[in-house]
Amino acid sequence: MKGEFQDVISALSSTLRAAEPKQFDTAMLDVLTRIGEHLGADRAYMLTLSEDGSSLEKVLEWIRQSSQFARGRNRKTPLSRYPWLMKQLRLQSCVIIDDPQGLPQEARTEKQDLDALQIQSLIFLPLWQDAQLLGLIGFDKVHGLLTASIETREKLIALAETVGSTLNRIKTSGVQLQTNSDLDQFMKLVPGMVFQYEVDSIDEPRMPLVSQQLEDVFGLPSERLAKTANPLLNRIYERDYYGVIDSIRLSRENVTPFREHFRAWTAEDELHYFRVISIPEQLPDKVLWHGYMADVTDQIQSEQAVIDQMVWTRAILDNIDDAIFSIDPSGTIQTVNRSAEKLFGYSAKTLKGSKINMVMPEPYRSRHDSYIERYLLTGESSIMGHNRELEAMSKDGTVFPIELQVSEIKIDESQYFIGVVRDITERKDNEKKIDHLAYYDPLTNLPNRRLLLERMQQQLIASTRHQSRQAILFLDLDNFKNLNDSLGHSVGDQYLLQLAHQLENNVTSDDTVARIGGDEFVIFLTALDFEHQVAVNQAHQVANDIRQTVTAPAKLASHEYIGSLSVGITVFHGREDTLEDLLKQADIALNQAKNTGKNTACLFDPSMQKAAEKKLQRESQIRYAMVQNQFELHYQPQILNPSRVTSVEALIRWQHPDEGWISPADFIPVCEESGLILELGEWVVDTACQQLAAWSFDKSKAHLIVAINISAKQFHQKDFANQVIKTVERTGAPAEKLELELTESLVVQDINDVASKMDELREYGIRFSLDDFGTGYSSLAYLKRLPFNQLKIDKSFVQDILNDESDLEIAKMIVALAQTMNLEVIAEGVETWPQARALADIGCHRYQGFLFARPISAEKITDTIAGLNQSVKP
Ligand SMILES: Nc1nc2c(ncn2[C@@H]2O[C@H](COP(=O)(O)O[C@H]3[C@@H](O)[C@H](n4cnc5c(=O)[nH]c(N)nc54)O[C@@H]3COP(=O)(O)O)[C@@H](O)[C@H]2O)c(=O)[nH]1
Repeated sequence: MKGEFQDVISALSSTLRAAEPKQFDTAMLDVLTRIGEHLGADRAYMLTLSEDGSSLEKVLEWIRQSSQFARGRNRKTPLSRYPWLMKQLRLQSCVIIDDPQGLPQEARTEKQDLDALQIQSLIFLPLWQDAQLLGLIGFDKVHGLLTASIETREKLIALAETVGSTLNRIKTSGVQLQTNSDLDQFMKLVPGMVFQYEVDSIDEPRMPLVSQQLEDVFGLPSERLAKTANPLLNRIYERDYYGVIDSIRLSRENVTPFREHFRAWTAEDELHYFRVISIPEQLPDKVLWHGYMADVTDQIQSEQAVIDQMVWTRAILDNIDDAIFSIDPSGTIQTVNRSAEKLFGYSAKTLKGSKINMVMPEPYRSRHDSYIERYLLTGESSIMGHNRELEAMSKDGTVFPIELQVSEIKIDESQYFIGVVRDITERKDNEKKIDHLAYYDPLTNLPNRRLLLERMQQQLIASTRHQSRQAILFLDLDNFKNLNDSLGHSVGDQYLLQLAHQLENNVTSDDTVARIGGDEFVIFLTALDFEHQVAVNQAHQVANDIRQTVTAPAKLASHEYIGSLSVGITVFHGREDTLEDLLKQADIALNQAKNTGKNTACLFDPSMQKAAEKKLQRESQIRYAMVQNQFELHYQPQILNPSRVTSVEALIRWQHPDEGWISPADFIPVCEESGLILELGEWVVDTACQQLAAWSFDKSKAHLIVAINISAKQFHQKDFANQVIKTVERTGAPAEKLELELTESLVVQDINDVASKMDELREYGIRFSLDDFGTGYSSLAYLKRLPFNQLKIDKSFVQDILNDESDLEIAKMIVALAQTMNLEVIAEGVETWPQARALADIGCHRYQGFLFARPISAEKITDTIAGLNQSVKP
């Protein structure tokens, strides 16, 4: 029995030592019950010292069922009421009273209260910890005595020590030993989760105390968390977990408050944000935290929304190319974006707090404060709400153009201004470039036609006040196309550039040199003499000086080039004529210069204008005639001695409704000049080919070769050969019966191109005759290279062949040349039999001329040929 009681006490002691705060009440009640029963007591209880240390409060009580005691938990007993007992408790570890009547005088209140309760015997075990009374355990018996052997007493004393230290442990861990409904209530009312967290020497985390809210939020019962806090730790969001664990470690090592916020999964499997603060307490065997945790999901989410919004706004502002400032009414910068730093070269730190006028050049810098003041007073502003182009200044002093837009905002009743600044340097540069392009020639950088006209306009207005005359010199390079074609366009450009400099060197700074087309330049001379003739001489002098400069050999890409130019001059005073008229006059004079052999200067006179106007009129008549089919091809027979018509030359005729037949000598040059020759030439080839095709079915004419005159412009078209071949194919004309007459002047231009086109056509069967031979270049070199079939002795040699020895000699030479080169030779313009005989004598047996037949229509050709075949006998 004895051993059994000691085992019970040992077991109870162990239970108490291991008891968690929450388990203490249950364990202690068990101790009171088991020992009370063992001692035969009617009741057993534990009293603890009140917070203020003035009284003892009953916190646990066991009452034997059969006893008379009524339950009286939490009854307070002031210590001052029992001075004798208090003394005994300090003196003895186990106070036994088994004779209340025998108590000394000083224990009268104790006796009085024992009597009142009819207690005959009692045992008190004081609960001490570090010389501090924590409370006591008491056993009362109403009838009879409580007996306890020395061993029992020792055991009881040891048990009391265990209870004392357990009480102390629990007390110091902040837990009220009472089953404290106030604490429960408190924990329920606190908006959030209250807890204790501890880590002992074996690093096992536990939560001896958790509020109901914590249990509910995580769905983890307090009993479970009391054993191990891991289920809660495992709820921490993976990414936040190690941060939290690390914070706990630091708090533990340094005994510093643990503050953290983290995400964790709730009982509903939702990820919430929690904020926790807990204060660590270093206990002998562990660290205990007293903490508070709140679910701050809503707050974080709304904070996050604000942060997200701010991050977005910032990112947008920082990624806008425009600089954005906000300033207050004193002009002090409040905020800037990244572009503002970049644009002005100041850091945001420097800009913020500085006056906005630091990024302005004078005079804006000094005036800016007054602008704002005026706006604030009157609401007047030239900037507010508008886009304005101004200047700004960067940190290094560079002044650059900007576009500024200012608006006004109110934040918390305070007024601010937002300035959006766009650097428009590039735009301005481009505008300048576009402006330059609009007024200057990109190659030579000379003024173009537009600027020339503007300058002329200004000068002419001014000149009416001055006693001076002005002149326009219209310059055009002679045969510039040849230079381009032979040496290439870049060499041509180089030449134009050189020429531009030469022209500028020949005039004064008051004059204007402009390039108005490919090789066309205009010089506007402003201050010539008021005397007309003197002014004319001065203008001529300038033109001649320029011509002289140009005719000096120029070095061009390792070639020596001698150019020439023609100049048209008009001299005038003030605004007698319009600018366009004046330019036209100079242009007409230029044409005159070109027509009179080039490399010369011509002064405009009104008769030229009349001629030019006539030419224009002709041009439009020709256009009309083409539409109205007023052109016809006539054919002039070509005779092979003695009497065979072997071929005909197709010659164009114009049947004008009012003027009758108009000679090609009249309209062909107009067509050449205006470019109409291309359309007309195409018509000639087409009509001649149709005629050839038709004759190919007519026995009497199927043998005829038809020769067509091809103008230089027509031949030099890129696709000329292709055009002719297509026409031949389309009309079904026999190619070998088609002969193209080319002039010497045509073939000397770009010999390579001429050769390749002739070769292509020759290959196709088409013949070639060299027209007007002997009048021009007569170079053997090109004759050898080009696939001609025939040379044509020009009529100018035939006309005087009988009277002019040199014409006869030239004719002889042409015939000899033709024989040497195995070419046919024909003489044109044969008007008399003596001429024909003279030609026959030198070996020329083909003739064309009025002697045999004039050009006649296709309808009449049959009879003419028949007549000729019989009559010709040179
Ligand atoms: N590109 C084209 N040029 C053409 C075309 N048709 C004619 N022309 C050229 O026009 C110039 C004048 O031609 P036209 O008035 O027709 O004179 C030709 C003959 O009529 C003329 N001729 C012929 N025989 C004599 C003669 O015995 N005496 C004399 N005084 N004149 C005569 O000669 C002209 C033919 O010359 P050519 O072409 O050199 O053979 C003239 O240059 C024509 O080339 C056309 O369709 N396209």
